[in-house]
Amino acid sequence: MIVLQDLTKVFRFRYGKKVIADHVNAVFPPRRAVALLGRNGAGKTSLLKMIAGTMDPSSGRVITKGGVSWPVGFAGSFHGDLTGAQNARFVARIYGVDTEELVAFVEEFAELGAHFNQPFRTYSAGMKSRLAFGVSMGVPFETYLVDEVTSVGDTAFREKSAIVFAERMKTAGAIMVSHGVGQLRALCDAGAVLENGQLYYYDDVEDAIAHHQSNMAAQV
Ligand SMILES: Nc1ncnc2c1ncn2[C@@H]1O[C@H](COP(=O)(O)OP(=O)(O)OP(=O)(O)O)[C@@H](O)[C@H]1O
Repeated sequence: MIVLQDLTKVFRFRYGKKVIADHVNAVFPPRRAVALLGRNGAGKTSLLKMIAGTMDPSSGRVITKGGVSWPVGFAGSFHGDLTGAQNARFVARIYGVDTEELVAFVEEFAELGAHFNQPFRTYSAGMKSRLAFGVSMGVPFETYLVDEVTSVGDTAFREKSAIVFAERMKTAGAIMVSHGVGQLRALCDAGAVLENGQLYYYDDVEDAIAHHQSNMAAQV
């Protein structure tokens, strides 16, 4: 469960400011997959970062109960000189999961073949993404944070990823940002719309999509 308590985030510039969250109070219940919607620049990525703990709010706080993932598919913390397998082992130790179990899961899932035992810095962008997605899915969290992972791999890999993600959603929750409404519909059951610093939570993802689409229509 994630609770936003009087959460405020303001970016100040020389000639103005951008309000991402204006005294937001909200609860993301456990085991719900929540689509986070909002127009470009509304602050969805910033909100995910505050929930992940990598961005500080201006005031208020985020209370997390249960483990919250790093943004799924984020490859930025892998070490270039370590192999895929060694990076997976490193993550396993940090998060207290069985190292060999995680390595076996990632090896099978990411389909890197011999590259799995080559240094991460030699990987293509697609290989990096597949490793990162595999490691994210291999660590059990109570809430997975997902920010635009549509570009990971080819169609077959994307289908496989969606199946694994849906499997995780039987026992965990998620907050997912995507510009693909079809993907959000397929993977999420609840939704929230971030708009002018306010967050509107809906128990039904369809209501959130309808709110978002009427915002987008009003903008044109
Ligand atoms: N570290 C930062 N410093 C200053 N401004 C920032 C910072 N991070 C984001 N912003 C600004 O805050 C606003 C929200 O950005 P954010 O990326 O969170 O929005 P978003 O809803 O995810 O956008 P998009 O849908 O385009 O990906 C943007 O105007 C952005 O320029």
